[in-house]
Amino acid sequence: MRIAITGTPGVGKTTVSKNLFEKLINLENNVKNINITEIVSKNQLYIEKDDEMNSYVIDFPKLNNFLELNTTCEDLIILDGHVSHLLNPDCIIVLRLNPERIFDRLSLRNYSEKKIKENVEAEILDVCLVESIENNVESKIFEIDCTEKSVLDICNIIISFLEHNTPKYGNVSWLEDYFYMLE
Ligand SMILES: Nc1ncnc2c1ncn2[C@@H]1O[C@H](COP(=O)(O)OP(=O)(O)O)[C@@H](O)[C@H]1O
Repeated sequence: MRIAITGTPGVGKTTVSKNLFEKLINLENNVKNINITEIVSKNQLYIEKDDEMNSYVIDFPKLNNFLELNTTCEDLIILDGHVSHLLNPDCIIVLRLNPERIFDRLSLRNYSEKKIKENVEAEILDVCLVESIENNVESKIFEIDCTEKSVLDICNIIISFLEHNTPKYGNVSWLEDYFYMLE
């Protein structure tokens, strides 16, 4: 089973995925936590590197093939990455965060102004959620506003979703309050 943890960079995917892994490994022993950026970089699963944006243009057939070869259908696989919703997941957790917080977190990473703006805009315009809906059955999608939540709370919400399978999205809307950040 593939659990996609998706969302705009800075939203908390890697932090949540690591903590979720620690919780799930206590319940089952076939849990894997896969950071997409890490495996793409390490195994050259990309078409090219965008030096200006310091990011990869992913080779999706190669990446899918890599996942097929390195996992089994018995595994409980956490896919940590902002394209994980495009990797044939069984369920998709879309993490959301107030765009001002995204701005602060990405500024701390010393991202370029262009990269910060692009990602803040993506969060305001719901890009990961829209892509998730476009590429998957809607019943797989669960969206969480992480803004005022601890990592532990977020993990517990995800586990509850996995247990009860109650899809939910559409409650997060930044556009009105943060429109000024698009200008
Ligand atoms: N729920 C949270 N509360 C407070 N800080 C968080 C939370 N989730 C993540 N962070 C912090 O935000 C930063 C970005 O998190 P990270 O997991 O790297 O995001 P992503 O993988 O989506 O790019 C890290 O410094 C992390 O410690």
